[in-house]
Amino acid sequence: MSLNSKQYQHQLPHFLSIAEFILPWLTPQELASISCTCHALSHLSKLISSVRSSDASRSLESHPIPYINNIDSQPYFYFLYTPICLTTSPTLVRQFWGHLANPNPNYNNPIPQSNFGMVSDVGGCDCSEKCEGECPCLVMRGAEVIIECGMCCDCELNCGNRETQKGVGAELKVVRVLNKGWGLFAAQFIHSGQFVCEYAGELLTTKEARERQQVYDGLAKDGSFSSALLVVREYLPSRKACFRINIDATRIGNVARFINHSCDGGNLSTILIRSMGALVPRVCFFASRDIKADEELSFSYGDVRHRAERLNCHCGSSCCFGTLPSEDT
Ligand SMILES: C[S@@+](CC[C@H](N)C(=O)[O-])C[C@H]1O[C@@H](n2cnc3c(N)ncnc32)[C@H](O)[C@@H]1O
Repeated sequence: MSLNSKQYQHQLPHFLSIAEFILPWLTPQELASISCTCHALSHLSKLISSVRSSDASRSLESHPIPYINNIDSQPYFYFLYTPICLTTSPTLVRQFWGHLANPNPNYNNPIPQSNFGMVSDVGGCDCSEKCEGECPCLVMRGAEVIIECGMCCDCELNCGNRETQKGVGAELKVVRVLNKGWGLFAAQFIHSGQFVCEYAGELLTTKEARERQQVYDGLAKDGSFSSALLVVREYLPSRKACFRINIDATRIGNVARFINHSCDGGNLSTILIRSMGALVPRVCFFASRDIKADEELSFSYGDVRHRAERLNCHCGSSCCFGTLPSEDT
């Protein structure tokens, strides 16, 4: 059946209203193939692509995070969005993204709170709304370990000791960069010390991380695939690593997955934040200096360059090593 034929024209509005609800569930490849079937679906697919490119966060953050591409024709990068870390979730295989009539339904909605790695109802404060003075969570905050109020505290999300739990902390944009794929940029001035974003994705065991890294290394050989598997180690005062956090934002993650490497350390510091009662710390990025609007955000992926097959680095810093850090995870 061709929907372009006159016989079916009277059914077109009904058909399109159904398509409007189905197409936002499709991947870019599926959208591209469906758009070849008739003019109406081609037009609808283009509109969906343009809504998608207007906000990488699918309205799950407090501000839209647009894609900007002046380099090639890719309008957006397709991945599933989560503002918080998840344990591996095989059920999350699709996400509704790009509906025309409902562009920003979630702005200003509270970010869901992760309960991953919660130990039983220990610790926590019983401050009524905001924490002040003698609040035990504030008292425990030190320079080395940052502790925020958590799920076992009675205070609410507007408590000042939950700075990193309200989603992305600055206006950002995802920009196509020559030789680096996509990169995350400031869309406003960001003060030194300001919280920028958490690195959200799938929390993996070390065994899972190693297995995935092998798969990703195979896929990356032709140069068209880039993974976003971050390994962060927490060290004892003796400098022995005592805790390892593996977060994979390759398929499911937030906008932090677009942050590129810089050999000079970049403009972001990586800080582990513990929430009261949580076993696993969260990996958060803060501005390590004032960042101007339109500046690319970056951090150092590490100093280790173990693997023989290394990707070229295009960070542009004066101390660029020439290749990206790579370790045998
Ligand atoms: C976490 S992703 C960052 C986002 C990525 N640029 C993208 O388009 O999805 C890491 C990948 O980005 C690319 N990348 C990051 N920093 C780079 C740099 N300084 N030079 C070249 N490529 C870089 C590499 O392909 C790397 O494997």
